[in-house]
Amino acid sequence: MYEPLTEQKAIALAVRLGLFGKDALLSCKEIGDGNLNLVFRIVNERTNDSIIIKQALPYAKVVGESWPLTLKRATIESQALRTFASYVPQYVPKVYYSDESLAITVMEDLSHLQIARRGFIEGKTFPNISEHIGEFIAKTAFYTSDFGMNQQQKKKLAQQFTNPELCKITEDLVLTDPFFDHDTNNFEAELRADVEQLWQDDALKRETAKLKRRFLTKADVLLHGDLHTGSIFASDDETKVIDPEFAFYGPIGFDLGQFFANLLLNALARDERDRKPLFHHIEKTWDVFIRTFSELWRESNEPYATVSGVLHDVLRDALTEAIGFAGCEVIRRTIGLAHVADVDELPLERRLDVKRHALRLGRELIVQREQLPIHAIKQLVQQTVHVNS
Ligand SMILES: Nc1ncnc2c1ncn2[C@@H]1O[C@H](COP(=O)(O)OP(=O)(O)O)[C@@H](O)[C@H]1O
Ligand SMILES: CSC[C@H]1O[C@H](OP(=O)(O)O)[C@H](O)[C@@H]1O
Repeated sequence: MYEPLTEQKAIALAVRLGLFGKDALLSCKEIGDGNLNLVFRIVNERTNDSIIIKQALPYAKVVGESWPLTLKRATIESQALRTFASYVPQYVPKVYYSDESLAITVMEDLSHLQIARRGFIEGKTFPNISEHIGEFIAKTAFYTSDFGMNQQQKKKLAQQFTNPELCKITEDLVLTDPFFDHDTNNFEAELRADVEQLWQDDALKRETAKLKRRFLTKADVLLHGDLHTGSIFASDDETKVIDPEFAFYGPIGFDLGQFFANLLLNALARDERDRKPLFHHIEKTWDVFIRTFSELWRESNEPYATVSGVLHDVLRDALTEAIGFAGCEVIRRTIGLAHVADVDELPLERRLDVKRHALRLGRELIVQREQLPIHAIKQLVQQTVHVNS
């Protein structure tokens, strides 16, 4: 039966499940720094072997028991990791065990890598992250789409990944609340005039409504659903995607957009001269995505896949959505409930500047999404940062 683990109980569980040898000397630390779950790292002090036990709480950790949240998210997460592993095992942690009633996933310990957000804040460049994430998104998207999978099986998979509670969090916190005077919003008093201007911007809200509708209705591909740089472990050579508890069938450009947005937030928080690696990653991710997706397209059994222009239309949609959802993510991380350390750790005056830049950039990404080629994003950053100078 479900009960929240403590460090001692996590060790007892690891022993009960026989996850270590008989004479193991186990230590455990709760290392979760995310918004929602507990994460225990258990180490055999004799051999240095280690595992991670991630457990969902029946509420959102960041808010507390007043925000109940389904335990089913743990099952979605372990199933998504296993599904992704069937296409791109090199980019996800191995799942050793999962238990629906305990809401746990036991997985590979990735502590030899660094969470990409923290690395980018420290100025690291992670030279291969865009190659890897571009391939991760292209392969998982293609193979779970109607172009890469039996269309009847796809419907069953989409059913398995129906994730209403977690989708609702995104619908509210990413796609709605920041655009209205909602009590989940959280921003500095000095930004009130800028934020009120955004709330009164009906042209922006009309475009955001279109994006929200896509998110609500377009069951296109299996998405990670929360692919920010805090959900990616990286080193110079390796990249691993974690935390797919928001996985669901949604619009093809959504994961790309979340990733782009979090690279952009890091870029905005840096001095201008240091932004180049982030723009490079955005463009490279897109290049790898279209190259990989287009190669896989040749395998498609869908009769329309051979019709000239159809691939172009799918990729065009992906880019438009990616840019639009990136704009939503940039805005919500600036004034919504859940922020990013890249910006929040800046001193106040600099933070306010960066947040004003982020609000302008987010807006332009949303309203201009249908006209922007990928390489125009860096110019847009430049324009939105220098709007008054
Ligand atoms: N497989 C893993 N190996 C090592 N550390 C991990 C692993 N999974 C999670 N963590 C640690 O736990 C933290 C929170 O994990 P995450 O899955 O993002 O939780 P949440 O769902 O609460 O956001 C990560 O930032 C990382 O430090
Ligand atoms: C109350 S959930 C807020 C926010 O947290 C999730 O991120 P993570 O679990 O990676 O910390 C997700 O982005 C939600 O929008």
